[in-house]
Formats: sequence, C-alpha cells, structure tokens
Amino acid sequence: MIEADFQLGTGQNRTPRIVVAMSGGVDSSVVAALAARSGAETIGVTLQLYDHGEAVGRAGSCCAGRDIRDARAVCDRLGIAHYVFDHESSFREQVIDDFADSYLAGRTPIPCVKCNMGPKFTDLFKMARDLGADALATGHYVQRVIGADGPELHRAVDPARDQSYFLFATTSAQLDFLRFPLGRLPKAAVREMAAEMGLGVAGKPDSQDICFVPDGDYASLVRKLRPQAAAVGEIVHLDGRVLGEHRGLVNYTVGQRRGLEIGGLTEPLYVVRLDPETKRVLVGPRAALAVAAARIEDMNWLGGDHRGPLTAKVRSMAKPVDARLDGDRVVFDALEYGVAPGQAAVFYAGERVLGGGWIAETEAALLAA
Ligand SMILES: Nc1ncnc2c1ncn2[C@@H]1O[C@H](COP(=O)(O)OP(=O)(O)OP(=O)(O)O)[C@@H](O)[C@H]1O
Repeated sequence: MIEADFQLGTGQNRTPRIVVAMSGGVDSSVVAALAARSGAETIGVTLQLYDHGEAVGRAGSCCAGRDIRDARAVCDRLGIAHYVFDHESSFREQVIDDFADSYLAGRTPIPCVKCNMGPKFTDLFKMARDLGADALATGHYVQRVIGADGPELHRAVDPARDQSYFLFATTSAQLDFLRFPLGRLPKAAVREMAAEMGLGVAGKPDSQDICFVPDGDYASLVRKLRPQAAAVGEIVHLDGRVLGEHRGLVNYTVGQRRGLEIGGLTEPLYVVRLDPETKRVLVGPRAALAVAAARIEDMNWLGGDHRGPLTAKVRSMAKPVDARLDGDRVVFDALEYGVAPGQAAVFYAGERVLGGGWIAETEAALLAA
C-alpha cells in the first residue's frame, strides 16, 4: 500500500526522483527511508524556519539547528542527498507575523495551516520542482486516495494523529504532486519502523503544537512582536455593563471562561467576542456562544458535492458536526459552540476532505440585546 505512494510512472524509463520534506523528526525520517527503499532517487530537503534564540527573541538553544543536524544524520545513514534552505525571513513573514497580526485583529489564528500553505506547499513545492522531482513527500498524517476524478484528500487512519484539518487549503494541483505515506499507519508503527531501520531519531519526542512557541506561551511572543496587543481595555457584558479591565486582547479567545478576573457574578461568563476597534472583550452567558451559522472566506474546494449534507469541523480539537453550505455560509444542523473568527471550517464527506475555508464571522443564535 505504502509502496503505491511511490510508484511514480515517469513514462520515460528512468528512476523517479522524490523530494522528502524533512523536519529532523521521526515521521519525515521514516518517509525518507521508505522513499529510498522504493528505489527512487531520494533527496531530503530541510527548511530552516526559525531559531529560538533570534527569530522569536527568546533565550535558549537553537532547536532548529539540532533538527537540521538530525535530518542530515538520517540522510547520511540512508546515503541520500540532503539540502538545507534558509527560510527564516519567509517563515517570519508568512507565518509568525500573520500569527501576531491575527491576535491584534481579535482573531484566533492557526499558524500550522499558514505554514502548510506557504513554506511547505508553495515554497518547498517549487524547490522540489526545481530539483526535477516527480513528487514531494511529507510526514503529514493524512491520506491521498485516488478516486474516480483523481487524487482525493482523506483523514489519516490514526484518528489521534489526523492532520486533515490543517491541510484543507491544499490545492488539487498540489495534491497531484504530494505524497503522504504515513496517513495509512498508526504512529506507534512509524516509531517501530524507525527503530527497525536503525534511524537515530526513533525515540525523539514529538514536536510541539506550535513549533515556534516551544513553551506554549504564545501571548508573550505576540506581546514582544506587537506591543499594542497588550493594550488594556474594558471587559463588557453583552447587556452593556462594564465589568472590569483586561490585559490586552491577546490573552483572550472566544469561548474562554477562566482568567477573566471579574468576580462577584452570579452566572458563569464566557468570552463571546473580541472587538479590536474598541479594544473590548465582550462576555456573556454560555447561551451567547451558540452559533447557528458562519460566513466562510477563501474557500478551497477539493471536489465532491457541496450542496448535500456534510460534516463541518470548526476547531482542530472539535468533532465534525452535521451541516450544509449555503453560498459562502455554513449552516449547522444543531447549534455549535466555540466557533471563533480566524479558525478554519473544514468540510468532510465521511473520511474525505471536501474543502474548507476561514471563519470570517459568526451568526449568533442568541442575538445580543
Ligand atoms: N523545517 C522543515 N523542513 C522541511 N519539511 C518540514 C519541516 N517541518 C516540517 N516539515 C514537513 O512537514 C511534515 C509535517 O510537519 P509537522 O510539524 O506537522 O510534523 P512533525 O511532527 O514535525 O513531523 P516529524 O516527526 O517529521 O518532525 C513533516 O513530517 C515534514 O515532512
């Protein structure tokens, strides 16, 4: 099955060439080993994306440097070429700046999608083509399935690892060229393969949620890059009462209950909306978080019927819920909670990703009085 990913009919009686996107982690190392084992000419490419000491302005060691050395060691062991491209300024513009700006605009960003869209599937894609490759393989947990009308994007078989939500913006042209051999495997099997293959990274811990925020303290990174994100403002109830003062919009996200520091209330209150214009954090009862529909922008459609019933996933950790598309709106069959502008809405038919887009605004079920 996995071998099928690397059966590249070049049609010219020559050995296929595969570029493997290598992060220095266990997943992409196994992909490189599988590609090399398939008999293809395999080239590892690593993008230097950030340096914790410099790009992100933190003290600490240069993890990116260690990862590059790990990728190089794997390539040496496999006897394949390895190239490193300095991509720090591009990553900063396309991913880190966008991340910080989203918080300023009162949105909750998903940097992994921006990274997949930019550095990985646009820039790396071009590099792979420039290197004369027939395919670009990555260690993403998602499946590329050949359907009646060509390649389709499907969820990974390992539900705990599935990354399809983060890949909704993959275009059909990109999907033609990409290979994701790990989507058919549970993570435990990938680690076992790495150990059997004698790869030094077999026991390396999994990477962080947001790679450039290793300690998870994204608010302090945003404050450093955009000091205005720490501007104080009012916490206002939907009924108009001013309840207190907040410490900057960056510290709040739609649906949040904890850390509001507004005591003496009889009912629990949640962040319902962030208003960058007035710098207000609007709070209300849980019922105010109920969303009936949302407007989607920059929709990427990968094929399949968009008029029929489908399921929509509106946060990376959310379960897909029944919904329908109506023009540029997604209408949920039942009220949905915690839908935040800046997050993605990804649409599925069973295991297949039909497409997705960005949540621009939500239509509350309970309108603010
Ligand atoms: N700096 C990088 N340079 C080249 N490719 C990368 C880089 N970072 C990630 N990738 C590619 O994107 C895939 C998914 O990245 P992601 O960060 O989601 O997974 P990961 O847990 O880091 O995977 P891995 O175990 O390979 O490190 C990787 O498996 C790899 O193919």
